[in-house]
Amino acid sequence: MEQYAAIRLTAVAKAFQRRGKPTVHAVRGIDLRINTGEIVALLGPNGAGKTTTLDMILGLAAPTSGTIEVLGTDPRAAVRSGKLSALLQSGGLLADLTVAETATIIRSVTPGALPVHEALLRAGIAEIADRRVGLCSGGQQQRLKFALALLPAPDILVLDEPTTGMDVTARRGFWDAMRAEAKQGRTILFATHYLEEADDFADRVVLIAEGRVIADGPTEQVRATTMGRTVTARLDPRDEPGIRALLADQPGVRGLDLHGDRVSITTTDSDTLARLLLNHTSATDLEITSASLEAAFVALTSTREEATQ
Ligand SMILES: Nc1ncnc2c1ncn2[C@@H]1O[C@H](COP(=O)(O)OP(=O)(O)OP(=O)(O)O)[C@@H](O)[C@H]1O
Repeated sequence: MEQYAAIRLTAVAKAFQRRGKPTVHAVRGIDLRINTGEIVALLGPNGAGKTTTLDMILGLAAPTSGTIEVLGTDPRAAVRSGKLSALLQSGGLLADLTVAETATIIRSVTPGALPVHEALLRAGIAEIADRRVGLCSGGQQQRLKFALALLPAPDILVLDEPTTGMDVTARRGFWDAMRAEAKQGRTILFATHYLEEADDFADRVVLIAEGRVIADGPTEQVRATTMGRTVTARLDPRDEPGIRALLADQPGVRGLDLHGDRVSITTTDSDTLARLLLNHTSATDLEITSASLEAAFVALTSTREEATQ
């Protein structure tokens, strides 16, 4: 028998009906299977549908159509049993309580919870256990939310933009703590705006825009197949018009930028482009690099915007 997925979405859609206003189609048919132990980044621009998707996975909102299963059951049952837990963007902490008091209260309503000290330790905030929440930095408050999410010792952690408000050092520390959780075999699904986080931390990236999945695969593969490679070369700037003409009808070439005497061209077929540049132009000193996820993301979303204009 096929092992059930950690998270499975089948043709999930969510529309928000608002009286007197146009319906918002936040999610327009997402199919997604996340297996146990995967670390998946949900990437997308503002309004893409990330939070709505995560809310449905957590049972906080019901899909308009389609189905969601978490560990083979209903999302709310998975949350109730402590197998699925979340660190959400919204949801306040009480400023007057200390870090430890906050965790103690949540622990008291969490069956089978970890000891408070262990959760704080794992979230990297044991040393500020006695600090009042109101005096904690934004990053420390996020870590406290992370500690609360760890209390039920969940199999699956869902995180909506967990490092919002953290500086680079705090972010790095947060992901180190998360890596330790992933090593325990937990499934982790997180939404982020920080593309380098997806690049550094996720095994798999699901890009969503306008409520649809536009790319899904291993981080490396999404980067390669969506954007291909960037070829840069030294060039006499006077040759630019000739090169533009030469590349105008080359399939796979997506963009050309000239900075000083270096041209930078993105393409899905770097071998053909390199051959063309070396054999038919004054280009020298070629470099071929895999495009960053950031570039892939911008290219994908801008292509869609152009197509819909
Ligand atoms: N309760 C609601 N009523 C009406 N529209 C909503 C509601 N919640 C979300 N939306 C709309 O649904 C779309 C998707 O929103 P969502 O918050 O899921 O996007 P997101 O990808 O998480 O964005 P961000 O990165 O800005 O958090 C947006 O157009 C948003 O305005």
